[in-house]
Amino acid sequence: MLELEAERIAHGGIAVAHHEGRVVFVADAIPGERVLARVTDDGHDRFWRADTLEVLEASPDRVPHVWAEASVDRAPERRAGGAEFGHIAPVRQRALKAEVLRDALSRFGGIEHEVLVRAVDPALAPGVRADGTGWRTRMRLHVAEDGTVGPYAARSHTVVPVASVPLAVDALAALAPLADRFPGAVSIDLIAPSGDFAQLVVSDGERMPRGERPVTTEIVGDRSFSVDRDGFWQVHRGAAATLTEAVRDAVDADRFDPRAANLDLYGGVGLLAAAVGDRFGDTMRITSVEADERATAHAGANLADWVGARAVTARVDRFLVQLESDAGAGERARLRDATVVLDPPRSGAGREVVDRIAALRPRQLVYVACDPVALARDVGLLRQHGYELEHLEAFDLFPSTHHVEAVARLAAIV
Ligand SMILES: C[S@@+](CC[C@H](N)C(=O)[O-])C[C@H]1O[C@@H](n2cnc3c(N)ncnc32)[C@H](O)[C@@H]1O
Repeated sequence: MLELEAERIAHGGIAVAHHEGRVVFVADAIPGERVLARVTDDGHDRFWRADTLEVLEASPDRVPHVWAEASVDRAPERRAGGAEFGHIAPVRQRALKAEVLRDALSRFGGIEHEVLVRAVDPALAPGVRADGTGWRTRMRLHVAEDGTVGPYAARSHTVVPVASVPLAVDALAALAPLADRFPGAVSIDLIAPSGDFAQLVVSDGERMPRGERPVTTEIVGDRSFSVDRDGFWQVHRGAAATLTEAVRDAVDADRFDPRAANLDLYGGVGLLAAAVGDRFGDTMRITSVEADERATAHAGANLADWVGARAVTARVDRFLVQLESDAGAGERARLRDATVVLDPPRSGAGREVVDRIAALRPRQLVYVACDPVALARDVGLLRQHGYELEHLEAFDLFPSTHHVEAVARLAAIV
């Protein structure tokens, strides 16, 4: 057992403390607090891991946890996972996320940049509450061997029974079968599309055959998007609208050429290509690139308003290799005039993709990121290629968790 003083939040939402010269990553503590903690991992020379057992001196920003079953009052192994900031006042949550992003940009991107993490505009997220609850439109519950349903405990794969799921939108919170048993099942997905009824899908671990996957509808402003029920869609009720506005506004109109070979990489069902198209008109040319062929098929249909829009099924790295080898002089010029939107998964685009994009020399990139360190690393790589960060916005699309979403614009400066 250790008494620790939490100093700052590290990437991943865990507080950093020191004990006898060694770093201790301590869960469920807020910077400035003194806590009593139990070491859970002392197998590393340079750092240990610990769980808060008791808060000795509480931060003024500590609030009763929004999810009773995730509270520090419970034994650590029984605390529900997925709401690791739920005991922090929302304003401070956003300040901590801003610090993590600013620190990542400095350490991995080599730039000092002020960061403000904004709450989702309530007008874009009907029903979502300001206390960090009522926002998840997608949620996976797990089923224990005895059929009990619940989330995994924090940092483990043990199912913990819970009486409620307050981070979910109300329609899902009402649907969650928390008191029922599902022997033989593996997981239960709860999905509340904005243009369809809320749904509960019990899974035995087998993925449904491609042709049989149900399709659902999401509505963003005046536009509707078809998406597989188990396909990727932004999780917060207001996320798609927030990112639509943010991406639309992040594009520098002076650099945008509707006839250029514009790209929407990791395009999903075409949400961000549509965001750009809504601003720049129906003659805009854009190619959405996505690895999942069902998502690409939806993107093709979702982008039908733009005659110059195309959806391609490919891994981004392979697509870029092909593009580099196939493009003639005219297409290369159109790629140099292009705007590239990219919204990679959590691991970021990575060196190979960054190098290949940079080799095409597009005028500007709009990078949508859900991982601060991956974004900062890729910004650092792009800077080596003569791109500079010109614009950065961040949004709290994952309240009560440590996650944060950023939208950055980089432009070619040399
Ligand atoms: C964060 S989502 C973004 C989707 C879309 N931009 C949106 O906002 O709805 C990332 C997408 O990239 C796709 N993906 C992951 N790795 C990929 C790769 N190597 N090449 C192409 N697509 C990939 C996933 O299937 C997913 O649809």
